[in-house]
Amino acid sequence: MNSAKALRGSARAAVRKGGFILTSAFLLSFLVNVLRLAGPMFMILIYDRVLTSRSVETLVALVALVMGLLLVLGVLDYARKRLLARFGAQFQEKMEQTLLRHSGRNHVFQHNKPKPAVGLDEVDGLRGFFHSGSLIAIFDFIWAPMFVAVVFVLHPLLGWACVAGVGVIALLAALQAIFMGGRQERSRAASGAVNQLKNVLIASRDTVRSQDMGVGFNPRWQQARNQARDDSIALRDWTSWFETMSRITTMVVRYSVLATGALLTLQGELTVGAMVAATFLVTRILGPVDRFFVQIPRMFEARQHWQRLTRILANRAEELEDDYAEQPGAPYRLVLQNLSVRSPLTGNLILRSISLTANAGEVIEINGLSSQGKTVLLETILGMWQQSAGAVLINGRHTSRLTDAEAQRVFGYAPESPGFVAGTIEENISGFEASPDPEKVGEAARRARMHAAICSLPDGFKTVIDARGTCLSAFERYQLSLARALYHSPEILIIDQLDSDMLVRIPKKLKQTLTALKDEGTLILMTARDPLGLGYTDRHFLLKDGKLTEQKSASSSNQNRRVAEDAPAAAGQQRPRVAVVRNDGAVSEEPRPKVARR
Ligand SMILES: Nc1ncnc2c1ncn2[C@@H]1O[C@H](COP(=O)(O)OP(=O)(O)OP(=O)(O)O)[C@@H](O)[C@H]1O
Repeated sequence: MNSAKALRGSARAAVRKGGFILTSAFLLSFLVNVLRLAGPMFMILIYDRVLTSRSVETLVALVALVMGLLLVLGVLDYARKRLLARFGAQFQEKMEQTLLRHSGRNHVFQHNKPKPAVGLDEVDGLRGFFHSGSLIAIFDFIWAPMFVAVVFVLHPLLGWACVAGVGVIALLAALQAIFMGGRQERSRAASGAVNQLKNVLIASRDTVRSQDMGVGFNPRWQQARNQARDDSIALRDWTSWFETMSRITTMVVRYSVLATGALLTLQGELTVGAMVAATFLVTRILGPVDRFFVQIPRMFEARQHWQRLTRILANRAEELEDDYAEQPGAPYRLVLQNLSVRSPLTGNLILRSISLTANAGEVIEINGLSSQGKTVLLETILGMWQQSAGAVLINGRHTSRLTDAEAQRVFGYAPESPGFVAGTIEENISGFEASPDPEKVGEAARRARMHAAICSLPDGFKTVIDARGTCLSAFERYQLSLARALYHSPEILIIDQLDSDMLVRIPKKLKQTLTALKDEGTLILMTARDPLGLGYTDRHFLLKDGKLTEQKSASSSNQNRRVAEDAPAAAGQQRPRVAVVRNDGAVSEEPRPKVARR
């Protein structure tokens, strides 16, 4: 409960933690802006005192004083920028830790976003806002009225000229926001499309090459690039136009103030020093005002980031509260409660009201024809599919709400078509742990019966593989994926479509591995199209039309399957025979194992 409450308020706490830094930066901004008044004061004194008194001593003293103040100004300005950069970094570090620690499985790599957890984009956006100069612009804008007040003190007419200038700049900023908003979005989308295409090409490089798909992809590539280029040029044109307008407006206001000052000086209402100082002050006012207006869209963006982040944290905190309220201290087991899952494509039910209770140390086999939903069922247990009804509970907790670290301890998953991450075999087995334990890596490989094969490679466990494991055979890929699934000694081992080669080539070793895991209390869930006939399976289920029914024995499951397949009655009929190449190279004919091909 407490951790849920802390999570909910963690963004505010992270800002509060940097409160001292933020306040210091704000106060430094005040000092910086006060010191900036030194320039106009210097001008007034030069024109009105030094030139009239012709005193070189005064001039030297003033120059020394101003130089000293400018030096302090530089140091303070630099210091506030450093402070804000640290504030942003501290906020990001704190929030990233919180998000990664509390991320649920369904929050990881969501919506194809490149970030590993939901909320990290928002944190990144806020960090950028804190230290990219936006806060400096806000602070300077807050102190800008100080300069306006000084101009008003010099002469009210000059003050109003400044205010008019600020109005024009505000109008330009509003126009810019209206014209540029959509264009920026379009340009971002167009360059995003190019990046997406690039990622697709990188991921499917071999297929594109082997199928000569370049012919199809090249025009797409050109089209995407052209669109990105055109949008970026259009955006650049508009940006340049507004930048120029803003610069010209500043100059116009500045010269208007100079002209007004000159007029007032001619009329004897202003000194020459005050006239020059007013011109200088206008720049000091319009600069921060302009920068502030430019930052307005970023401020709205930051506000959205903040709102989204606090919503994400609140949702996660709510989930945590629910979890602990549901079944505190429930005994270890996997429970599926009336689980239903719909296809995101068609909306049709893939799984219908599935219920199952499985305990530690059980070996459960689920059979079913192709497309009956075996993979979907396993991946729903893993928390990767959205359920339309029901729940998957591990020790009373929803699987989708386990954190990444918790899920890693609970599950070991050997998928039907294993995929890897480009890196070494050791990194892949250990799930890219920062410092993999060689002992554990070796043991996992041994249990997957792959240790000797890996050691025989020139680089052994340091052998680099790509995402598809192209340098490995299909069997080795499967073994590697099994080793990866076993690395963390999972409580639940999930094997989708057990590889037929495992049964043909190393049935005894497979049995040793699986029975050892069973004895250690690992719950093993396996799927196969046909019953595997392992002999050490505790319970058999049949998945048909999205419904899971328990079978009394493997043979009845098999019978059911035959009925389902509408296959010719096969009582007493011999199983088809297949040619098997043995390790010594000899070829023999054997009954086809009762497993599905991948
Ligand atoms: N990502 C997805 N999006 C939409 N539908 C999907 C997705 N993955 C699977 N399906 C659909 O869900 C149904 C069940 O698929 P699933 O992969 O679970 O079957 P299976 O029983 O494991 O089949 P096989 O034995 O051939 O692997 C299929 O009709 C499939 O088209």
